[in-house]
Amino acid sequence: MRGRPDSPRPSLSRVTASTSLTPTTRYGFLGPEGTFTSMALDAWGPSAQGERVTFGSVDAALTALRSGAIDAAMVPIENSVEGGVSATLDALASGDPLVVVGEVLVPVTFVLAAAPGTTRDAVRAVGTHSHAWAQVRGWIGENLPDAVYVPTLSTASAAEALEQGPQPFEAAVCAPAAARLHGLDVLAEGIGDMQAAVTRFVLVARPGVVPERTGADKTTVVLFQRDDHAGGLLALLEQFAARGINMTRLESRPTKESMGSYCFSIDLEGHVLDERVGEALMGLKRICSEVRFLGSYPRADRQRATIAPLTADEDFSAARAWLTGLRTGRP
Ligand SMILES: O=C(O)C(=O)Cc1ccccc1
Repeated sequence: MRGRPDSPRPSLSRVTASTSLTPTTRYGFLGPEGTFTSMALDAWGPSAQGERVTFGSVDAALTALRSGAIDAAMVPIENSVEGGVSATLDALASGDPLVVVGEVLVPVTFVLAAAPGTTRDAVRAVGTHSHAWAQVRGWIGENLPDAVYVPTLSTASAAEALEQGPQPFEAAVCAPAAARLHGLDVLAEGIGDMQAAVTRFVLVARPGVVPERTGADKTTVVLFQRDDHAGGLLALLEQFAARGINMTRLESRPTKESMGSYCFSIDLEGHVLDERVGEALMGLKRICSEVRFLGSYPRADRQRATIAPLTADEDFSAARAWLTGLRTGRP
């Protein structure tokens, strides 16, 4: 894993994957239009021709995906300020299998918006999504220290509500686009505590075709240990280290079964069709009680994996050919 980002802030970027998704795909997302999730879906090229279906939560969208009511769902999975999005990670780690088929990076910029004519002094309460609130706490603390937080289903639903009439909050924290969409006045812009904040969204589908290998791919897995023992995590990580596989995210999440029981949610560089990744997954399958494969998909930043010496596909094939020779008596 990289200790510190060394690449510039990504622009809103999209990747297209060769999957079973078609122009008639029904795409679910946290609505209404104007959410950061809707922007992620805008940036997902193939969605332009599909049907857009709004939901009130990530869980509701994933439930609809599992039931077949929609074909794909765009959900936030990681934030450069707050880390992993627990609701999404947990919903993917259990229940009927789902797989990630692509990712989108969205720079998140927040404004404080209110019904026309509202002054900043009149703001006693602020409505927004919990992720947004977590990212503007510093600004609110300095500029509206007495403001009360009112949770809403999304940033855009707070903006939409203010357009409709009086609410238990006078201002919304939302994207500039949502303020425009609902005719709100912008009382302050760029109020995020980290100006360079980026949220990573993933497009999730039911298991089917694996997106093709591009050389700049990521694979997501959740690992469940057989038992708790000294060096248990190290044994898992060795499977990656021994094959030159870099991780881009590693988080422990409670399995919710008992106190102290955790699983590990991991993003790694590479595709399940890469020999080194396939071999690592086999190693993990042997030592874990469960390896939940959550998909291989093209990276949004298109950064190609660095292949460590002697970990290329050819190195693994040559070693396998050698073993086959030994086993068949034709070394
Ligand atoms: O409420 C939204 O707009 C969302 O899409 C959820 C969210 C909120 C803040 C940052 C990233 C995603």
